[in-house]
Amino acid sequence: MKTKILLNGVGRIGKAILKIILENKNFEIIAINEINPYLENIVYSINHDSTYGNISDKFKVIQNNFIENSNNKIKVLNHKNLNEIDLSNIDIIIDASGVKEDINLLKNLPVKAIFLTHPSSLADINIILGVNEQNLDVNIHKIISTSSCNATALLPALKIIDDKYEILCGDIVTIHPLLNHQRVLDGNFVSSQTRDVEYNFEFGRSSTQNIIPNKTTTISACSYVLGKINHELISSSSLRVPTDTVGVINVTLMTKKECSKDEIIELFEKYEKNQKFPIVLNNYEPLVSSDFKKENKTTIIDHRYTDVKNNHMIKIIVWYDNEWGYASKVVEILDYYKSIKKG
Ligand SMILES: NC(=O)c1ccc[n+]([C@@H]2O[C@H](COP(=O)([O-])OP(=O)(O)OC[C@H]3O[C@@H](n4cnc5c(N)ncnc54)[C@H](O)[C@@H]3O)[C@@H](O)[C@H]2O)c1
Repeated sequence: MKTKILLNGVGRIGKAILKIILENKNFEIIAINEINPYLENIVYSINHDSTYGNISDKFKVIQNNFIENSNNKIKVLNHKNLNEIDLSNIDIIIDASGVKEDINLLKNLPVKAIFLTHPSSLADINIILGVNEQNLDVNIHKIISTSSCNATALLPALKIIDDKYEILCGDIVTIHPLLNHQRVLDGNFVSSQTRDVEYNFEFGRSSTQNIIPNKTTTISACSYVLGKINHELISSSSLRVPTDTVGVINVTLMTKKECSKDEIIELFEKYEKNQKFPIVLNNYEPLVSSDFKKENKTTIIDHRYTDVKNNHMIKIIVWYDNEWGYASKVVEILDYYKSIKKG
């Protein structure tokens, strides 16, 4: 039987999740909740997408706040808070609104699980595939964070290296596409209910004319999943760039055990061949960011730049589609959740 889902928030991530789930036979989106009150506008933005193109089986608005295409009929709700919604027909909520809900309110909602598309130290568990999915216990974990796009890309790579060579310290720089809370032209910083961007003056500057430096939550997000990878071990910074999707992380690591460039390449090659989930992709071609658009593997190691100095300092470059790739991982985590039997 299909698991019935309420999707909260259909912005960049919500829409990607919606489109991936429409192709998945295990799940059915029964309802969407969106604070945007304009149904026609919601349908328009599902049908037409500047980044991923138009969908062929287009939705239209029908009576009683439903939208439908040839195979799906979805109720669209317009509530600010999840506890205002009748959830009697819903198994699982995917919250892609980014709103930092009161965790106790979420725990009391009458559904089996709530998946948050942002890292949360208050969630019952933060999951990244390839790192800690085996810790997921459907009997005790109700609020499940699927972490962030950056951490989803980075942490599997760090774990692969740490398991064999033991990371002593390191540094990452994420180069990230612009996001919806930024401005097109210079203006006031944009306050956001869903992002920690208040008083970040740089995000009030034109997103299309600048490389915007800022702090990143990537390492905190990693630490919620794997305690060892934290701010004591790894320093971090981020550069926001004027592209629509696909990020890249420059990673530098010092290891306790000796290694060589060939060994690092072999390590990732072996991982890709044996992996249980589609995580690692090894690239040797002269590709650019848009070539990785819509790629569902999220730890794409660009071995043109893999290097080792003095047998202990590793450099790798990791590509990932922060929207489609991340949304694919959310749905793969849902599939994994569904595959675990209740004890
Ligand atoms: N964009 C990315 O690259 C990315 C990647 C991974 C995770 N995330 C996370 O996913 C979440 C959403 O990010 P996004 O980029 O899709 O943002 P977005 O602004 O494009 O979308 C958010 C959507 O949620 C809706 N919304 C806001 N408040 C709501 C409420 N109270 N109830 C229902 N809907 C509400 C907004 O109207 C909007 O449509 C954030 O937590 C973000 O950190 C984003």
